[in-house]
Parts: sequence; structure tokens; C-alpha cells
Amino acid sequence: MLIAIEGIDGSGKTTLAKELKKWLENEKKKKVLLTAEPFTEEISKLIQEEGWKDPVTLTLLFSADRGVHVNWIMKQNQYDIIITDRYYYSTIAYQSAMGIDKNWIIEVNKFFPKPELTLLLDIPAEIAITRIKKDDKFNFKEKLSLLKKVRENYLEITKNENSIKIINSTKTFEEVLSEAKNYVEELIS
Ligand SMILES: Nc1ncnc2c1ncn2[C@@H]1O[C@H](COP(=O)(O)OP(=O)(O)O)[C@@H](O)[C@H]1O
Ligand SMILES: Cc1cn([C@H]2C[C@H](O)[C@@H](COP(=O)(O)OP(=O)(O)O)O2)c(=O)[nH]c1=O
Repeated sequence: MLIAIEGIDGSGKTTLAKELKKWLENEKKKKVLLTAEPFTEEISKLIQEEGWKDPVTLTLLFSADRGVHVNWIMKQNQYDIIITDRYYYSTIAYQSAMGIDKNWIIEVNKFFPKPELTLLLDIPAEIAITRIKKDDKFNFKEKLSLLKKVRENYLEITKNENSIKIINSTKTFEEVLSEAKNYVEELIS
């Protein structure tokens, strides 16, 4: 079973993923594998060196990385649940914010399995960016405007996809975690 956690930088994905894993293991006695994208060292390096200059190449690099990631996930059959911190909704939301045709991104990612559940941590970019420690303030303006578009793209994607549940991530972490647990509970019961 595949659960994806999505949202803009600083929306709380990594924190939520870790706490959900702990809860599923301790309270629900599930075997849980936590993973994330970008997945491979090699392609992450290419993304850093080449990707950001050219959104078409970036789309292909993130999608190729996902191909390797999905093949790896398919072999991890000793787990009940796999949680991935980012998945193809990130590519759709981010690279279409960079001007890439959304339908082409969907086409490039069409062979990858759809998560049974996707939790979208929704938050205004202005708040998310205050939570990002590593952010280089230098391109603050550029990052903020991109993340605003990414957030809108994410919300657009949820419109006709009921496997994606929106959680308001401006709430306290405890409230976000509690809502996330309810959705996961529904899925595994
Ligand atoms: N609901 C929340 N309210 C306030 N701060 C949060 C919340 N969720 C996460 N954080 C904090 O925000 C920062 C970014 O969280 P993180 O999980 O790394 O986000 P992401 O993986 O989406 O970039 C961390 O310092 C984390 O402790
Ligand atoms: C997976 C993925 C990530 N990204 C972006 C999101 C992040 O800004 C950046 C690196 O991802 P990541 O290292 O996960 O940063 P964060 O912890 O903030 O999520 O890559 C895309 O643009 N497209 C994608 O398909």
C-alpha cells in the first residue's frame, strides 16, 4: 500500500511522515517503510548541476528518478505500508509552475502506480517559507513567487482526485497529525 505526502517546501511533510511511521508501527503494528524523492544520489546530483537551468530536463530527471524509485519500491514486499515524502504530484505542481505543460508531465508519469492515499499539506507560501531553515534568503522573492504558484497547482490537482486529502498545515502539528491519522485509519481499516 502506497501513501504519498505532498506539499510545498516547509509544509511539514518530513515531520509528518516520521510521526505517521512511528504511530503505524507502535499502535497499528504495521511494517512501514519511509522513503522520499528525489531518491537516487546520481540523479539528485544531475538535478542540482543541470536541472534547475532547464525545466524540461528537470521534469525528465525527476521522472527518471521516480522510475528507479518505483522499481525499488516494488521489490520492498516485506512491508505493509510504504510512505513516500513527495511523489509525482510534486513534479506536476512544481514543474508546471515553471511553465511545463501539465498534461505532458502526467503523460511522462503515467506508468507509475497511483498512491492509495495522498496527504496534501496545504499552507500559504508566506508561512511555509518562514519554517524553512536552509532557505537562502538571497532568492527569497523568486522562491516565494514560485511556491505560491506551486501551492495553487497542488490545489488544482485535488479538484478531481478524491484519493488526495487536503490538510491545513497552518494548524498545530498535533492537529495535522491527528487529521492525518484519521485518513490513514480509514484506509487501513
Ligand atoms: N504544523 C506545524 N506547525 C508549525 N511548525 C511545523 C508544523 N509542521 C512542521 N513544522 C516545522 O516546520 C519545519 C519544516 O518542516 P518539514 O517537515 O521539514 O517540512 P517539509 O519536509 O515539508 O519541507 C520544521 O522545523 C518543522 O518542525
Ligand atoms: C520530487 C520533486 C521535488 N521538487 C522540488 C521540491 C524541492 O524544492 C526540491 C528538493 O526537494 P527536497 O529535497 O524534498 O526539498 P524539501 O525537503 O523542501 O521537500 O525539489 C520538484 O521540483 N519536482 C519534483 O518532482
